[in-house]
Amino acid sequence: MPKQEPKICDPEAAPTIGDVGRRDSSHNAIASVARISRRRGPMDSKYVWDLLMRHFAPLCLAGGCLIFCTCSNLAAPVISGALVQTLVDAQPLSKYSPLLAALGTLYILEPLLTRIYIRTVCQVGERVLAALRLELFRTLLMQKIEFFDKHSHTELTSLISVEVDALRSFVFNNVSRDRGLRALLEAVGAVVVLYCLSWRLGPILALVIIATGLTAAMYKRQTKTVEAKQLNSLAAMVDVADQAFSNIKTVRSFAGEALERERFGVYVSDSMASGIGFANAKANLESLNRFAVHLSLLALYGLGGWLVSNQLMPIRTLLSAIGFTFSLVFATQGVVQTFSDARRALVSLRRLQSLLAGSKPDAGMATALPPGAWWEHASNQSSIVVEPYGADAGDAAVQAARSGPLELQNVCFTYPLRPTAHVLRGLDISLPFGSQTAIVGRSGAGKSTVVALLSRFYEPDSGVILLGGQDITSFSRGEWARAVSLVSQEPVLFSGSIADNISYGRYGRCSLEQVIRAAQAANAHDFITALPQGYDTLVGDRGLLLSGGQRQRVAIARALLKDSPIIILDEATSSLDAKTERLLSQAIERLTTGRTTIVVAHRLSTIQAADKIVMLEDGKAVEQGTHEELIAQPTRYRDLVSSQSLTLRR
Ligand SMILES: Nc1ncnc2c1ncn2[C@@H]1O[C@H](COP(=O)(O)OP(=O)(O)OP(=O)(O)O)[C@@H](O)[C@H]1O
Repeated sequence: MPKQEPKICDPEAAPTIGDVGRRDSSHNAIASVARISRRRGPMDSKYVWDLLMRHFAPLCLAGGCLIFCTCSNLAAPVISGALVQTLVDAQPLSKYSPLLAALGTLYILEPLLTRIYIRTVCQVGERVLAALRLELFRTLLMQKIEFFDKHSHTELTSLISVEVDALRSFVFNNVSRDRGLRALLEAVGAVVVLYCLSWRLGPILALVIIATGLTAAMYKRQTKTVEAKQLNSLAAMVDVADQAFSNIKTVRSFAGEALERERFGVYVSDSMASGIGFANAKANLESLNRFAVHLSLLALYGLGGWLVSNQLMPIRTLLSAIGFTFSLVFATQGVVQTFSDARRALVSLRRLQSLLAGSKPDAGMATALPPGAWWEHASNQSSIVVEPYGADAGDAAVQAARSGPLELQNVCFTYPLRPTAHVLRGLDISLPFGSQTAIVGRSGAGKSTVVALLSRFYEPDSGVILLGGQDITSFSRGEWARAVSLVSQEPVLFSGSIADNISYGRYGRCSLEQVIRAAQAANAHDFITALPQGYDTLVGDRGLLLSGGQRQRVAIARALLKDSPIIILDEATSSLDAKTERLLSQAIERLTTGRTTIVVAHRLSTIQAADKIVMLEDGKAVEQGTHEELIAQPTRYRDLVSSQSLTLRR
């Protein structure tokens, strides 16, 4: 008969210590982005286009401003030329004043509309990139665990930071007058106006400048591989540094600093080599641009001067042409630069796309983690939707856990990254509700693999796992998360306060009193209150500001507060001092009482009281029974116990 589960939580309790689940009323916006998301991946160009089109009205406004500003910039040299011509011809003030007024109006309106253009484009850019970043993060979170086995976490975090930022820089760097679409329109417009002003002078000037621009563009194209190399070496450099810093104690204890420096140095020198390649390209390009300016000015003064002196062209045309020469040179340079930026952004986009192309989203996660659209309402930050899927999940798995055993039936499994190594070969285990089962076996026997399958990190290749007679895949991720708590005794905590960590399994929806009760049951309250900031103490990166024993008890308190009917306990391999060990055993006793418990035992001394011990060997359960039953016969378990120098209890 299962024992009564101790109750730590009252679901109706209020107030909550961290209400992360605020609902947003804008279901239409969410549904709309959800529709886009279901059809395409976050870095699909069509997906990006659809997101952009959600800002159609602001983009139209920006387009209108852009057209006005371009026309204004093209008209200004013509008006300036005409203005000077009235002075040269000593015409009356009535001819001069309207031109001056027109120029003044353009000079006032152009900066104002430029402001609207830049502001609107940047705002739309920010919104679209926020949406992309969030969608990218969601897509990564949805991946199967094997995806995370394959890619290092620095690689994935750099996607979200560095690569998405490259796209952001592209938008921000190319909204100014001398870059991007504006520069392109001005360059084309300047060629047209120059041609209209003087069919002899205009085409020559335009040809000189555009030919130089194109040469520069081709030259920049040659740096493409250098650029890709630099990005790769940068990513590798970050990876080496991250590994070295996150494993600094191991590095120090092996005196591995020199090795790490050498590894880092290889990528630094790669990055330096590509940087020098870049510097050469930049120097050549700059020199080429200067050459273009000088050549066009020479053409202007030579040919233009000859045309004016032979009265084939008025002086105002020469003056206008001088104005256009400079804007054409800068605009052409800007267009070339924009193409180069676009290439850099494309490299980032391709990196994102290629990584996501090999991704394998977990089917269950796609429904558990639907796309959100809170950024659509960024002006009203209080409406952020963060709805943990476990919080509102039904209790079907919890009910099933209470109604029957947890069973592995003929389970076979190979890790996706090592498809030829069969880890489990027809494993059969039955765990009655409320019982404690210990999984033992030699190192590499597959104990942690059983934990991984029960946690649904992977799926069996064949065979089934049943809970209360139902296939566990019939439960949603949220339902499963409510039913199962994984307590690794070498746990990693999240950087944040102790209270945040304990309430994590309840998504912060519990009172401080409940947190304290859980901590008391986990024998953690005393050490927590002895800390200067008590429950508000920050635990540091991965909880490393707490001792191992303290981290374990915080993790037990977290599981106690979550209050799930199944507990998976992955035992610590390292030993603790006798007092901490006793405190921990008491905490575990409280946690596991009345719950189905699977203990992965690395040290056999702790599991002798288990209801059942399962001996794993060669991917199968070769022996099952109580400690007494198993050591009463010449079993492999008895050999294992002997090898750990235990005193056999008969
Ligand atoms: N993510 C993974 N990808 C590929 N192979 C893995 C992965 N994790 C474990 N393995 C392999 O699966 C086999 C079983 O490993 P598992 O961690 O389940 O053993 P264990 O019994 O828990 O060992 P230990 O007592 O040493 O922790 C080992 O050969 C291991 O190398």
